[in-house]
Amino acid sequence: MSDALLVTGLHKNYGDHAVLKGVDFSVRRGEIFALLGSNGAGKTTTLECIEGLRRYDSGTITVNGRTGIQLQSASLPEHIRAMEAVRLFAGWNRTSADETMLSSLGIGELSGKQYYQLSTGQKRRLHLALALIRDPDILFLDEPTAGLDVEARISLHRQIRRLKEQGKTIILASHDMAEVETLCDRIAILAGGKIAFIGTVPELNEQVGRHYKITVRVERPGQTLSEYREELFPENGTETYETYESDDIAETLLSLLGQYKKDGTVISDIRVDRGSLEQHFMKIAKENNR
Ligand SMILES: Nc1ncnc2c1ncn2[C@@H]1O[C@H](COP(=O)(O)OP(=O)(O)OP(=O)(O)O)[C@@H](O)[C@H]1O
Repeated sequence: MSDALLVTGLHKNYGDHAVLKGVDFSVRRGEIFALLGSNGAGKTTTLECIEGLRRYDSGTITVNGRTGIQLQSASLPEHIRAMEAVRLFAGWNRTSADETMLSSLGIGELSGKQYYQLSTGQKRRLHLALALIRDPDILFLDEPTAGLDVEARISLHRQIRRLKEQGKTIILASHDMAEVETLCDRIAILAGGKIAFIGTVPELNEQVGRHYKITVRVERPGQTLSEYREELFPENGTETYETYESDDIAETLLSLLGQYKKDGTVISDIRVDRGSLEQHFMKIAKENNR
């Protein structure tokens, strides 16, 4: 089966500012796919070229299916009522829509409210409802949960997952690493005008390397209380924390434990954390922006 989206050699300049310098990626049918990148990397430009909202200089874009686009907030007239907006969009798309469009997204009771009376989260849902009017196969979401509180974000994530279960392909741009990690099947990182990485989050972790942070909680019985106070965690009384970074976890742990044993230091806890998606993203973005 063909991919939902195929982008090859996409170039886009704004005047003499080359933003996209040969962007290549594909999105599989039925996946939730995130386009990540630093501010100004070109995520919105890429999405707008794909959506047909922006001209590009060269490259090919193949979209296999009907598309739906979640517009940015503040893009509707202030006094339009939610249900009027739904009917208007349905009319433009030569289809019909009833209140279930809104109630299925949990905003049925808002159908008579004017746009300016809606909260940010309610506006986002209304825009999602409008994007769904054509019953799209491929849904584009640009920063779908920016500015939403935790509850609204979780609820919107649930709705996005439900859309995936219905077989839709979802392509989103996001800055929220937690969102990307929990929601997306695959990610692409846009940096230096090209796709610097494409794959799953575990594949990114693998590619960036095994960088670990080791936190050791130690007790140093020889120290006085005033000495402890000068340390990082005075509230812990006789305990403190020491942190280390390592690419070779076994080697570092062995040498640390040997050292502590020699010193007679009592260890009360050891924690090992892998680098976060955020750190890995920053590393890739930095390397490719040089
Ligand atoms: N209409 C435009 N005219 C000129 N330059 C533009 C235009 N739109 C975007 N740019 C520039 O193109 C670059 C990419 O912008 P774009 O909005 O695509 O990035 P982005 O990755 O979506 O950023 P953000 O995360 O900040 O939303 C930026 O340097 C921006 O200033």
